[in-house]
Amino acid sequence: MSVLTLDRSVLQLLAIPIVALIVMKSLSKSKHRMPPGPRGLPILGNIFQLPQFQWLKFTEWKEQYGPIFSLNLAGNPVIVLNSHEVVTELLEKRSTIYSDRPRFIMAHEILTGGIFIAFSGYNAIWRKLRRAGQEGLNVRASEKFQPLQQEEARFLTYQMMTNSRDWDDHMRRSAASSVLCAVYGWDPIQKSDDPLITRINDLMHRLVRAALPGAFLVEIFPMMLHLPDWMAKWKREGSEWHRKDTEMFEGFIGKQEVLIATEGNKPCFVASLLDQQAKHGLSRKETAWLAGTMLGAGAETTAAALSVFMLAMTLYPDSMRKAQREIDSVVGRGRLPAFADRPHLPYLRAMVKEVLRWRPVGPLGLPRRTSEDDWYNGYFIPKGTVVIANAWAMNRDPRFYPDYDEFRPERFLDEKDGEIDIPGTRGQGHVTYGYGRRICMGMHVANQALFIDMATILWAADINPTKDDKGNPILPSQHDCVDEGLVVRPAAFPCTVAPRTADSMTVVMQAVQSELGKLNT
Ligand code: HEM
Repeated sequence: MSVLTLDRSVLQLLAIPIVALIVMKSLSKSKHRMPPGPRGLPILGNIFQLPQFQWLKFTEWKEQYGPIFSLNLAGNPVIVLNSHEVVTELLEKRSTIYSDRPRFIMAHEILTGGIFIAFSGYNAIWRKLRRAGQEGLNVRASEKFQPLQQEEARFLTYQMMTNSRDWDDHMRRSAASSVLCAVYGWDPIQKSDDPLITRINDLMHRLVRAALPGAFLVEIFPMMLHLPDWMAKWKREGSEWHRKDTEMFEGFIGKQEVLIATEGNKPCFVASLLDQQAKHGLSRKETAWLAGTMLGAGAETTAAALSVFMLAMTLYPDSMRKAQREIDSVVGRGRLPAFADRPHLPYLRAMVKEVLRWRPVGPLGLPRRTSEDDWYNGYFIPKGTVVIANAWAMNRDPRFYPDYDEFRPERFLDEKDGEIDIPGTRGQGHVTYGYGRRICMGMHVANQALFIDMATILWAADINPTKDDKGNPILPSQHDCVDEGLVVRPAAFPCTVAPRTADSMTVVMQAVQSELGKLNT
């Protein structure tokens, strides 16, 4: 036996375990391989690759890495979902694993005492709040709010025609007022700088700021939560805000109870909550916060969607005229649109969908977190992964929306004006309201508000771009936007809202005076 032969056989013997080890390692690696994604820095991962408007970067990465890709944010795994198919499989079919939210220590546990439904984990408290909320906001229950939404739409239209320069303020006021009326059954709020609206907006901005990554060290070092109050100013201040906000929301409930006792049970969300409080096992504090949450979740989102509508009308006059022709043919010029007209206004219903699809006010929705390890298409998704669904990319998927950058409501209608269903959108035509078990609870209220506001404004007025000194239209930019944390809305732009006919203003004023006569209009 030569030396060479000896060496070869020894090598062969040694090679067996080495190869086995490599195969086993690569098998176990592939077993734990997360979806592909952009290469990042050691330790810090992709943290510095995230620009301001993340949804645009994510949509670029979708082209490179596909419908599901992963990121590493300083050791925290994140996956981004970019297609209806992946979202349907994970967020809908596997909703028991994908319905949790990331932990928001300051924004949720301290500032809202752990009972703010939108930030809540997927747990018993969330289930209780969701069940109770759903009962007051499902499609049938939401119909109760139509009369007050109609009144609000008329008042909004009146304000827009009288002072179109401040159209955005009117819309913010109107959206907040109509959610307040629906939630508490109060009379409409008339001023955009009403202290109540300011107070609630402040609360929401405080929560959103606190939820931003890096806003508080305790999110990185959760052990800090156990520091005594005297050592942690942030904790003392957070708890004080929670006490004040709880006092405010419980005060609203108290006011409602007095109203019910003196004026009877006006249909509103809180009346149904108080009625069902015992059945759902809600404490007074939980009832108060659940109602308060609706204001925060519903007002700015609806106002932002209305500003998208204004942008679309300014840029797409043909679409505006088409909707106006439809409204005139169904409603006529002698009265204002009503909810009873909704089934006969397919183009307008499609326009509501297109407003939400074209510029989703929450392009990345609210994040989720996996509550167990999972596997998808051979990729490993560990427990605790943050899950972001890219509504922006899905609403612009060229397979379903070929000319996705255009505002074109007719994309949702067939040649007989029947509604075209877009798979994976639960009949909404878009995914702007979210997915699965945590889909927006106020979507029916919002769809109703958008419909009646848009119908009434378009019945009464023309929306046009302003003009420069030479009479040329000043067109706003399609793409400029402002990320306000809670919502993304078009950047401010001027436009005019002029009565369509001499009678338009009279009809609107008469309606406003007879419905809201007691108000100083
Ligand atoms: C155009 C208007 C609106 C838009 C675009 C919108 C969008 C959303 C989105 C994207 C979510 C997260 C869904 C998910 O995680 O999959 C959400 C959650 C929620 N929305 Fe809305 N929303 C709107 C109006 C409203 C209104 C009017 C209300 C209340 C009256 C409301 C109440 C809520 C609540 C309570 C949640 C939390 C649900 C949960 O975490 O279980 N929203 N909304």
